[in-house]
Amino acid sequence: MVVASVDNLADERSKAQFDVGAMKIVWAGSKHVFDVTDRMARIVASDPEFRKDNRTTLGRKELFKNTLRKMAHVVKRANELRLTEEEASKLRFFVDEPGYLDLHWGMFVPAIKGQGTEEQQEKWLPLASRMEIIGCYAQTELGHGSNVQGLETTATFDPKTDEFIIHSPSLTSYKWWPGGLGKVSTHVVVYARLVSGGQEHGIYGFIVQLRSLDDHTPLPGIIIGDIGTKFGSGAYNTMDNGFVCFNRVRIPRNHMLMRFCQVTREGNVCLSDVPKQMVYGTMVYVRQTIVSDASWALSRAVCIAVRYSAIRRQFGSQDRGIETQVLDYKTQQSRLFPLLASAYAFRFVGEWLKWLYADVTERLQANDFSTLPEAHACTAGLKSLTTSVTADAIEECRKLCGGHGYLCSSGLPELFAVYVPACTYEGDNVVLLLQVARFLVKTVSRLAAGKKPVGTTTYMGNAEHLMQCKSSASSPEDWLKPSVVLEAFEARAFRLAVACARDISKFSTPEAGFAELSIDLVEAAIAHCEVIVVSRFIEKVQQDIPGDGVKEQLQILCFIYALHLIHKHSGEFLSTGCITPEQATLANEQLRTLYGQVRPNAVSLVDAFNYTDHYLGSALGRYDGNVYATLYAQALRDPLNDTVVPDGYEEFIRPVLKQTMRLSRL
Ligand SMILES: CCCCCCCCCC/C=C\C/C=C/C(=O)SCCNC(=O)CCNC(=O)[C@H](O)C(C)(C)COP(=O)(O)OP(=O)(O)OC[C@H]1O[C@@H](n2cnc3c(N)ncnc32)[C@H](O)[C@@H]1OP(=O)(O)O
Ligand SMILES: Cc1cc2nc3c(=O)[nH]c(=O)nc-3n(C[C@H](O)[C@H](O)[C@H](O)COP(=O)(O)OP(=O)(O)OC[C@H]3O[C@@H](n4cnc5c(N)ncnc54)[C@H](O)[C@@H]3O)c2cc1C
Repeated sequence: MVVASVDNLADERSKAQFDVGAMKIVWAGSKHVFDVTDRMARIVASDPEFRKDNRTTLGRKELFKNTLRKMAHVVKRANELRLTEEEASKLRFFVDEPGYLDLHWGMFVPAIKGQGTEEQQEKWLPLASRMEIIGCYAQTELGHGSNVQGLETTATFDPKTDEFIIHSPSLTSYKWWPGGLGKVSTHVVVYARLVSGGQEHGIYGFIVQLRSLDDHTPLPGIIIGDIGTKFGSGAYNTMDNGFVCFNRVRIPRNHMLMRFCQVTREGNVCLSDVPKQMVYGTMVYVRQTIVSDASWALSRAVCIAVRYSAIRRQFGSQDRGIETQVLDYKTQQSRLFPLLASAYAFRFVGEWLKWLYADVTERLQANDFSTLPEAHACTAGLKSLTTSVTADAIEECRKLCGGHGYLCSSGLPELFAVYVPACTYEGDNVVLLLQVARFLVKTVSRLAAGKKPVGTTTYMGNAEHLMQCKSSASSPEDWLKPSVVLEAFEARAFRLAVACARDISKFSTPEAGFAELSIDLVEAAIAHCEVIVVSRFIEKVQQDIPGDGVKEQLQILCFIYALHLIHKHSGEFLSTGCITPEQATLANEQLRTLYGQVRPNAVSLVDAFNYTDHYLGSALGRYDGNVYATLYAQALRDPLNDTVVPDGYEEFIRPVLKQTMRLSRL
């Protein structure tokens, strides 16, 4: 059945004022990445083994087995098609189902690459890449996650046998949460307190075999299982997040990842000449990948909400004629278009962060550790900012789709449930923002000592100006000047950071001040992270961008992104004196104009994400716009509709009806 709604999207597409094909390349990052991504997405979409529309109706056991089947199929297809690492990782991505492969490739392998010696890499990486072993990453414990220094698991060196004894001394020391651990992994990188010669030497990673490679049973001394069902139907329940208790499990000495710290045969602990934080390297790597992933999740939700808002009509007609597309309501636009702009903003900052990470890695390899604090602050801050915004945005997109957004067939409830733990894993978002704040306060105090700030804090070098400047915006159009926008963001961030540093110094100790002012510090950290995102977006739109109208659309989105933040944080922009109430009003006026400019292009701007219907997994977000027929078809497929008269009628409905009839006769 083709309904009128389908035409809506064709109409919308005909209004586009830019080259959608060229925008697809900009979104992907390059023609090469576009081609690979497009091919992998289509392979997944066309393979019935990767069907996912029944996920929310399956029980946990069935769901998990289903994921195991898909993961095995991924591995099989990757081998059959001789996929490169890049292609295989895209293939896994489009399968769109959290599973042990994410942790194997996303954390176990990177941990060995980052923290293993060359010899250790030569031993373990081929086994892992051929998947002769399956690995995961176990850092968090029942009692401690954020506080890594508080981990209790011990790795005690026994010089008699040349082994480490891995031990969980208490219930709170059980490893708890690692994905892939509960039921699948054969090996794990465990983080534990290194003890040698009766002394503690800090937290390090150790490779431990968990299960027999013959029959998958846990090895002696290991108690292991799944931690239980998680939030939402389907969602992250495809993953076997697990617990493990080690009862004096012995591993060979060379199973300690020894790139940054070696334990000799005699038990001497030799630290290499590198900062101890290098042990946290896997987290930095993964945080960086999470920023890129945020733009995918956000753009997916926005794609669904934009297409559906073009289809959905409510009110506005006289005598039952055609109603208004909800996308035409300014309130809908003011909720949706900043999210569309944020998706593009996060995509570009994610690409930049990837570059930064590669640059820092190269420097670290050359024993230059100077950029490590900035890399930590950027990855921690941007991970926190982008995941918090994305989680909230998915929920906002659900509401933007009205009642139908609440149906699992909209794809949004499951997307939210899968995505929201990103605010917690790889570092709780508030804890990470406090790390950024620590970095900022240090930068401000170094500034006072005459040190020049570098990297993303370079703007703070313009201290005198940033403390005094008053915005020159005197018309709505002035808010389209990159220099005006940037100055406001930089001044707000700098003034907030300086105020925190100044107020901390009034306390008896910096620690006391930091603890007491942590609410302000978190706000200063967010302001700094927003400077990074806004300035990267501005930089992007100032480059040469091929394709008719592409640059113009990105400019519109860039200013929507910046001006909606000025509106959102107007309290901070005003209280720090960076802008006046009149200038805030002008910014809002400009924002409204920009919404009008993006409106005819909205559907094409989400088409540029190039998502398949399989990946979107949404009746509301379908490319062809055939929303209502799909909703109906999916409702009919619900297990509850297998029979017309429900199971339970005889036992529970009929007796009630009978009882009611009896009562009414009385
Ligand atoms: C291509 C495919 C990719 C696929 C990707 C797949 C991803 C799969 C995703 C799957 C989903 C979920 C997996 C989830 C996994 C996990 O969650 S693993 C567990 C993660 N755990 C955490 O993140 C814990 C968070 N806590 C911490 O990081 C630290 O404990 C914390 C930073 C909060 C504090 O550390 P302390 O040692 O106590 O440090 P502190 O005293 O505050 O600071 C000392 C000093 O060190 C600096 N620092 C801290 N961290 C780092 C770092 N990572 N790098 C560099 N420097 C760091 C800190 O700033 C201080 O510096 P200063 O100069 O003394 O101020
Ligand atoms: C889906 C999922 C997958 C995961 N996968 C893995 C995995 O594969 N491997 C692994 O090792 N771990 C994994 N984890 C664990 C994850 O890394 C931790 O949950 C995370 O680091 C947060 O730690 P926590 O749970 O101890 O939170 P807590 O630190 O207990 O946080 C609780 C609250 O306290 C606040 N808080 C804590 N410290 C401070 C502070 N200093 N100042 C202010 N507020 C503070 C937090 O903001 C939060 O509101 C996973 C978690 C989830 C949800």
